[in-house]
Amino acid sequence: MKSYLAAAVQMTSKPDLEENLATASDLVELAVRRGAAFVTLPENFSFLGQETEKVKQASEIAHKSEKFLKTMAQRYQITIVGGGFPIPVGDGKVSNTALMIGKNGEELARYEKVHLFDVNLPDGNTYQESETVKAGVSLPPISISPELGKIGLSVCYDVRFPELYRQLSKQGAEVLLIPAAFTAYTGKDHWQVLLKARAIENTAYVIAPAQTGNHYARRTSHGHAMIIDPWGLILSDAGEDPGLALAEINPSRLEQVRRQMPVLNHRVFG
Ligand SMILES: O=C(O)CNC(=O)[C@H](CS)NC(=O)CCC(=O)C(=O)O
Repeated sequence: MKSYLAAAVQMTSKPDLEENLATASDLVELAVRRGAAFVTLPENFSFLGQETEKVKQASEIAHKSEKFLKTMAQRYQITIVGGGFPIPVGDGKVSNTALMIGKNGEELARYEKVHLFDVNLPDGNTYQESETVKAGVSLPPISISPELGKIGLSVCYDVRFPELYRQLSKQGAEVLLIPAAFTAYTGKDHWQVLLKARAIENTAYVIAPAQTGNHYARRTSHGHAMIIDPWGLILSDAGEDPGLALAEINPSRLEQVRRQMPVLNHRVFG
């Protein structure tokens, strides 16, 4: 692994596939112009709308999202992650899949979100992700690249389950990817704290692309796509507008923090 620039894209996806892909394309291009070798897109980057609409359009969203990621990767010679989009799995359900594609358009890693967001929030909004999404059953894979390091995938609500990230760091993950569409309500109190905790306890970089602003009806996301270093310092925070968090992923910094704070070597219970 060498030093490189990573970008966490922040966008306001809508119930409009083509519009979202056009926006994502502009932001990927911006990231590349700023020097990013690794560009990450948030959960639901290609579609964020009513569950029924999502399921109805799922084949098209799945097909076009995958094609989009391959096109971007090859056009700009980057590694790219689409942080969660629906893929039909039968019985009227979809998986919420994150996909990582390399420079030659090759698939590097694929992960079906395991923890589903079935939560009634105190603000009156209810989320029942399991109504349309079939949960994955396998740990996320780690993509091992000589250039970008060992990258572990996850999606959004997974961030609340530290045992998943412990599994990833035990298997050598140096960079944890946490693409999200965090709600505005939970995000204001939990988002930054959870991301920092995952970085600090695993002494790993965290790259967290995010949704922001109002998508449709009452669905509003928190924003603050960010990149955090293995000590827990926020290297870049995209704020609330669409845009980018951009920061250097540096193997000597990783090695330094792992020397200064050797928690991974001091584990007793797993
Ligand atoms: O709805 C879709 O189309 C796709 N899925 C999502 O956006 C998912 C499930 S609703 N969002 C989250 O997991 C938010 C978690 C969160 O906000 C928290 O943990 O506080």
